[in-house]
Amino acid sequence: MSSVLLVVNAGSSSLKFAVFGVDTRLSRLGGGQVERIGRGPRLRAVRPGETTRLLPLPADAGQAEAFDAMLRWFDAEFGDRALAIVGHRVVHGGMSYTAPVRVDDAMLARLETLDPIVPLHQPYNLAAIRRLRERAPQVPQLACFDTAFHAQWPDVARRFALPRALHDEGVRRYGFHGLSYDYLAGEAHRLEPKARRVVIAHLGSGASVCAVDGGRSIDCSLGFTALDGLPMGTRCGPLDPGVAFHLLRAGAATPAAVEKMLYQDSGLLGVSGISADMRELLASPAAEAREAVDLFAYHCTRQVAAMTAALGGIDALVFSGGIGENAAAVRERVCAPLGFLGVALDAAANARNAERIGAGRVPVLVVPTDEEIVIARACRDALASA
Ligand SMILES: Nc1ncnc2c1ncn2[C@@H]1O[C@H](COP(=O)(O)OP(=O)(O)O)[C@@H](O)[C@H]1O
Ligand SMILES: CC(=O)OP(=O)(O)O
Ligand SMILES: [Mg+2]
Repeated sequence: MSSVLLVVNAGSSSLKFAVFGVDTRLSRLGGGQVERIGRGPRLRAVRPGETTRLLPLPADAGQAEAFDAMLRWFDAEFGDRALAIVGHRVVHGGMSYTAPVRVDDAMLARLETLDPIVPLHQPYNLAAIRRLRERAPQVPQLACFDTAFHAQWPDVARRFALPRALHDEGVRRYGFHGLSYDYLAGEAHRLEPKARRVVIAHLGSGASVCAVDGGRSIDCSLGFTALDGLPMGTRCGPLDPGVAFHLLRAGAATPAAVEKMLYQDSGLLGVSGISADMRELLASPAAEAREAVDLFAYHCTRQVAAMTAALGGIDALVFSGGIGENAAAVRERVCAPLGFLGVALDAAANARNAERIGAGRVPVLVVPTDEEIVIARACRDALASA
């Protein structure tokens, strides 16, 4: 029986995983996720052709318990197969890593220095790697970076207008969601081979828009941290940095309190006061929910236009992520002002989340993202070159 590889995407409140057979086709054998970590989590796991299994976890189970539950599921389902390699999504590779890299002590130490820059992601990504090293030290692990797809940006996209020395120290724009954009750029090329200038909106709990030119990223609305660009589930999105100083100066808030506010109490949740979940906001009759959705869509529109300008035009627009794939009302609001770019929607196709929803000059696509397959391919390549 052929060996398998495991893909892990560990975040602050969720743990997603997938198992692939190690063969040229990379067949997906199973996977699932633990959601609501820290708030009564549940492990939902599935093998193709079978019904979803829900495995209970203690209500107070944290990341480590969720990870161990996932490993128990893996052992029960695939314990008879050799585990060839484990691939991880790691959001930040910093200046050092612009391609997938084998895990060792030195790289873990280097990646750990980035924990404060992406506090909702990096510490959890690295904790999963460490947990697996404890539990299965003989299994090789590969880190695949969200920043890597953005490694070729031109200087104008990379640089903040800050004193030069800071840029050289790494205070620069990196961009995130790169594993998703890597996959989506490939899908856009498959679906629209003639489209060179592709704008992709990855709209999930974290959200961003990316400019892809001939398959390569040239800019993204996320920059140094995972805060900028668009309002997100709980993150603030675009903000005048003076606001943070204002709050600090007023003496009412500590740096830690301001940071928590920007990462966890803002975005859709902060504006609506109701929920960080787009589904709940779309279903809510409250004016505040409507305001939050409008604000989100307004900034998406602005970023699509900004990325179009960065590309000098637009040949295709792609929507993805939980919101981009499912929320027709949001896509409608994002695209309504974009007629001047040749973007228009077919209302019926949009309403049924069809793959092609454009009715104007520019093809508009809805494509489910697949970060796991990008990591699985990197694992397969790493095994082949070992
Ligand atoms: N049917 C739907 N309609 C509207 N929004 C949806 C739907 N399904 C999922 N979403 C939204 O997608 C977001 C989560 O996206 P997802 O890509 O799963 O996030 P992440 O991977 O970053 O955790 C949530 O805001 C959720 O409400
Ligand atoms: C980088 C980022 O925002 O990721 P996510 O969408 O998984 O939160
Ligand atoms: Mg995601």
